[in-house]
Amino acid sequence: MGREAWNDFRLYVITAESNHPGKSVVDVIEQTLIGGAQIVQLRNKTGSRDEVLEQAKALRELTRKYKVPFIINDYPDIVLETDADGVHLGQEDMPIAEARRLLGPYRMIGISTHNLQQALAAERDGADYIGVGPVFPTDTKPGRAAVTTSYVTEAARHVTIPFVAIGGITLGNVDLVLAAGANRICSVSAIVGSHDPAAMCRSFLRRLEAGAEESKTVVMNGREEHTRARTVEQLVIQAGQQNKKLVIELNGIIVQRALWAETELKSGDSIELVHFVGGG
Ligand SMILES: Cc1ncc(COP(=O)(O)OP(=O)(O)O)c(N)n1
Ligand SMILES: Cc1nc(C(=O)O)sc1CCOP(=O)(O)O
Ligand SMILES: [Mg+2]
Repeated sequence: MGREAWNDFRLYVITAESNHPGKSVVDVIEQTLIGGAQIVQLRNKTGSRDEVLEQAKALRELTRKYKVPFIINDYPDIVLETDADGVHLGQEDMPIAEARRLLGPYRMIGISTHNLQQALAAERDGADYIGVGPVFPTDTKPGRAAVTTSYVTEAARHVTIPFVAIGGITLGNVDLVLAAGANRICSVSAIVGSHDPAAMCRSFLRRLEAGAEESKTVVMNGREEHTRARTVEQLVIQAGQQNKKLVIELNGIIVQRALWAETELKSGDSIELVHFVGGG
């Protein structure tokens, strides 16, 4: 797989065997590939090294057939042994420089980040992409605090390498993640735990494509902004203002808080976010 194809992914799928009892990892991942998954990661936190190696061999063959990059979580040695396309590291794993020494210049190295400082360090250290999350609380990574969509927006503004939003992302909230500035998403349980992983991938891809097409230009507090926010609420999240007390005026008319989620934006709209200053 040529390195140039690696940046093309928008829908990233990760294995999670416990989410599909009775179905094999290979069958479920093949369904996601049929549905259009654009990059696959093997993540097996409980199996022995031998088990991970066996799954990696099978998924390497499958992803080759579908011409999709194949990443392995946690095991750079198995990346080499199976000729996978890259490794995903965590903040506690080996440094990027060491992984690069092991894997050479052509394999992909991704790393999880949970704040902007880690993201900028990953970029400086030569990561090919970063994970940004967990955006929402998730049972797939229990006990880890959600970074919220604010960090997605920070990453969109400041990170120049590809970033993928991850953690608790479902069809019910993916539009908020896209509106916050992501254009690549990774969903684990919502996809591999679905009764129809292929259909679920197609649904996510439709949302990703719609998000990309819906870019519009609005004037926000006097400044022209390009945004993929569909609604006033999404624009507020993208601006990182969702926790502030705000009054919003759209084309000179105040929009009640309860209507933000259903008030659609269009190109040319003028929107004022006025901070509400309490006092007595
Ligand atoms: C795309 C992507 N992002 C984040 C992670 C999490 O990796 P890590 O922090 O190493 O945690 P574990 O997955 O090992 O529990 C990931 N695997 N992929
Ligand atoms: C494996 C993993 N890493 C995360 C991170 O933020 O680093 S969130 C996560 C789990 C994502 O699974 P789901 O889509 O089921 O919530
Ligand atoms: Mg890890």
